[in-house]
Amino acid sequence: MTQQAPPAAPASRAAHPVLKVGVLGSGTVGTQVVRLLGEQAEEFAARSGARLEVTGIAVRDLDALRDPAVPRELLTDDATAVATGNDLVVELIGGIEPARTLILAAFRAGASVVTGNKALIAAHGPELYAAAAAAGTDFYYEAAVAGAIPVVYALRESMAGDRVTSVLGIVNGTTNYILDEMSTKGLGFEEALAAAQALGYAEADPTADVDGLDAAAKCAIIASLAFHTRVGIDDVDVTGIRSITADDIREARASGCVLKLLAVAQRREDDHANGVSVRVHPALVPADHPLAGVHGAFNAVLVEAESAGRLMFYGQGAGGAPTASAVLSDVVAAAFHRIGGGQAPRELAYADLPILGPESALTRYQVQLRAVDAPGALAAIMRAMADHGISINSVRQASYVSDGVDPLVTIVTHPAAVLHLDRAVEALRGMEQVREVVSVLRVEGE
Ligand SMILES: NC(=O)c1ccc[n+]([C@@H]2O[C@H](COP(=O)([O-])OP(=O)(O)OC[C@H]3O[C@@H](n4cnc5c(N)ncnc54)[C@H](O)[C@@H]3O)[C@@H](O)[C@H]2O)c1
Ligand SMILES: N[C@@H](CCO)C(=O)O
Ligand code: NA
Repeated sequence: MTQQAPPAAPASRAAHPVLKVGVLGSGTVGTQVVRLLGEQAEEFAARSGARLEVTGIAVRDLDALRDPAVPRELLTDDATAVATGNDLVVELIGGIEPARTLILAAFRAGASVVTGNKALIAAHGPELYAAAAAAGTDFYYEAAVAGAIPVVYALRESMAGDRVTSVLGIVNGTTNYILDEMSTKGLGFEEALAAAQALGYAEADPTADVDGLDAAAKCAIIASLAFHTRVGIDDVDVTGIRSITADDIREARASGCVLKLLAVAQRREDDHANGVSVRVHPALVPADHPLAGVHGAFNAVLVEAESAGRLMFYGQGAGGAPTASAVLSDVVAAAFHRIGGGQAPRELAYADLPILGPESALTRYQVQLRAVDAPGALAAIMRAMADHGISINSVRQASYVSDGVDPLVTIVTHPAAVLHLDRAVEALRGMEQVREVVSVLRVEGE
């Protein structure tokens, strides 16, 4: 009978080589990254093959009040030293500068870099990828899109065997939270925004969330990965949620829909267009659509691919700990490569597809207007839409029409080009049968 060797004892602390980790920024996310690296040091060593030793945390204000999980003795205001003196550099400052300069310095110093900075990637992604390639190190950014949801990994690696045709996502937690609070609790816009800020979902300057720029940056990153084409933030047609009113939300419900801020990235290959369409805007989504049930600060990303069909990714898109989870997955991957070899995927932009202008987008629209309560008014309105090439899907007149009150008419179109729709709406505004065009919203999701 042969004797089996006893199982190997767990690797001891000393068995793991040390990798030095520098953290740039100790705000909502940076604090959680440092806390988790400290609390779960043994597990990170076992998973990555290295002891991840935080050697410095660059902050702007050394005296600011901080979470006790952030060791004071590691704080420094010399961000360049942190960027250039470590094996792994985690950038969680946000914004373009000094983050860009620090990351480039980190690559030049031979470090691998992990960031959650979607604004920077959507503006300077190719430069950062090139710097990583020149250094022969890793560039990871899972936290930059949809926080904890592994959507960067999914698009970059899991979908490498397929052709993605479209990605539709709720990728900004703050605006989803605001719209959801307005819809379910009847909160005002400002009240809901303040709550989102207090919970750590909002960017340092929440206009980036509210005006759709945060979602646009994520949309550009998604489209670059999905379609192997360089897409920057300036390519994305953006409308935020500032002009959304409580009436819009109420009326959305009356139409059997919910109002969401959507990021849309589509591969168009049809009679009208060939290229990539990228846009962020509020849209009505049918109540039974998978994205309609995404509440609070949650995010969801719906990927359509030729062979896989539809895939749905859902989870926490913002907040300190959920975002730290994504950052740390990248830290583990980068550490693993430094110890055992291998590298993160490099930029893949071989398809180099044309970026389509906003005029080529084809979507359904909901137009709400107050019509004059007179015979033939609706017929004239329908004729005007038809004259501008807009095909109507449905028309609804509010059931609460009473004498002397101009009826609210809701028209849903078939897919139309924005140029045709704009011209039709302009014509409606000039008609004597139309008192007021109340709102024009896109409708997305079948
Ligand atoms: N908060 C989230 O839910 C979330 C989710 C996903 C991605 N992100 C991204 O993560 C990054 C960090 O976000 P956050 O929410 O933690 O931001 P934050 O504003 O809470 O933290 C940033 C910190 O960086 C510090 N800082 C600014 N300039 C600095 C400098 N020159 N040197 C050192 N420190 C400096 C600030 O004082 C602040 O403490 C951003 O790129 C953001 O887009 C955040
Ligand atoms: N401010 C962003 C954080 C995640 O990028 C949001 O609300 O989704
Ligand atoms: Na993510």
